[in-house]
Amino acid sequence: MKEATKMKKIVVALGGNAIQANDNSATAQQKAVRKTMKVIAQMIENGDQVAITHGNGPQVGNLLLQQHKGASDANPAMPLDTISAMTQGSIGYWMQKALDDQFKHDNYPSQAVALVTQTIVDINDPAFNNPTKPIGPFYNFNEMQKQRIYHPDYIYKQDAGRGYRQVVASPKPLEIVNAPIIKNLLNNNFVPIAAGGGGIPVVVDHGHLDGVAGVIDKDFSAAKMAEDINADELVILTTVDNAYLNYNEANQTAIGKVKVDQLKQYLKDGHFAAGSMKPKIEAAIEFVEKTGNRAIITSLRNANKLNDEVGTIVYN
Ligand SMILES: Nc1ncnc2c1ncn2[C@@H]1O[C@H](COP(=O)(O)OP(=O)(O)O)[C@@H](O)[C@H]1O
Ligand SMILES: NC(=O)OP(=O)(O)O
Repeated sequence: MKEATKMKKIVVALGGNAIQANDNSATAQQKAVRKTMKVIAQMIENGDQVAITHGNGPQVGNLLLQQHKGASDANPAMPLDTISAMTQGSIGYWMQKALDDQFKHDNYPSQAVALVTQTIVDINDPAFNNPTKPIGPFYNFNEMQKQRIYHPDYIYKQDAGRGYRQVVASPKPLEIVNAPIIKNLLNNNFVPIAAGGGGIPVVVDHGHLDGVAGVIDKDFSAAKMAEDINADELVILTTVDNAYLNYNEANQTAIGKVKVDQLKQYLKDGHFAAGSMKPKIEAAIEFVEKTGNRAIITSLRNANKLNDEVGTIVYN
């Protein structure tokens, strides 16, 4: 590894595709995670200090469904905040194990640490009255109607033209409770895996933290975490190489290096779909405006060749 003085401090936000596999078995998901962690290990070997955060949309929704299957009065289903913690545990475990294997293989100590992370939200956030965060499986219209019979209290919405999904409240992250620990871990050359699924949403009630039902967007929490730990760069890794203007149209154009003010205009002009690219753009803008550092949105396959020409690079 390179000397600490040359290191860049990076927060890497991993999207669902970094974990999602053809099926939802632990084996298949771990296989996907192993592939992703190879890429992250390479970033670390290249000399960067990396803090990892990740999505949990598919997993938190799937686990919620599983909870209800076998629930009874004696063995009740867990509430959403606890399910969120459970997904941080399972995904964090898979990532930690995959990084450990990778580093053992390469003769480095991994020192990956998955941290159960809480994120403070505002109980008066209007998001609690307007669920928008898609979780769990995709359904076609008929499947969705069938689900309504079993779960009359669930709300379903179209997810960016890809099918129907259950949606839950997605309040904005105000503070990553465990940010000082994440910073400390990183400064001591550990690899924190933190604020998974955006962090467990909690509110402050008479000096105590209380879990609330919701799923925070991991892109917003990634920006907050990057800001809190003084990261030099926020790297959002997803399925596409760039954010695009006129996405999926004949005149689709990749956005390369872009000034934050220009990107804000593109956002205003409606180039980015809500629930997918839009939160990434908003998170990148927030991080760049607050810190003056740059944010990059690109694909996982580009992660090991980041330079001034790769991905959508947002700067002040
Ligand atoms: N303007 C755009 N440029 C690029 N991708 C876009 C745009 N608008 C919507 N998308 C969609 O956003 C997706 C990435 O968001 P999402 O699926 O939520 O990612 P992740 O699960 O990796 O966080 C892309 O696969 C693409 O289909
Ligand atoms: N919590 C969250 O944003 O998860 P996804 O990225 O999987 O939607």
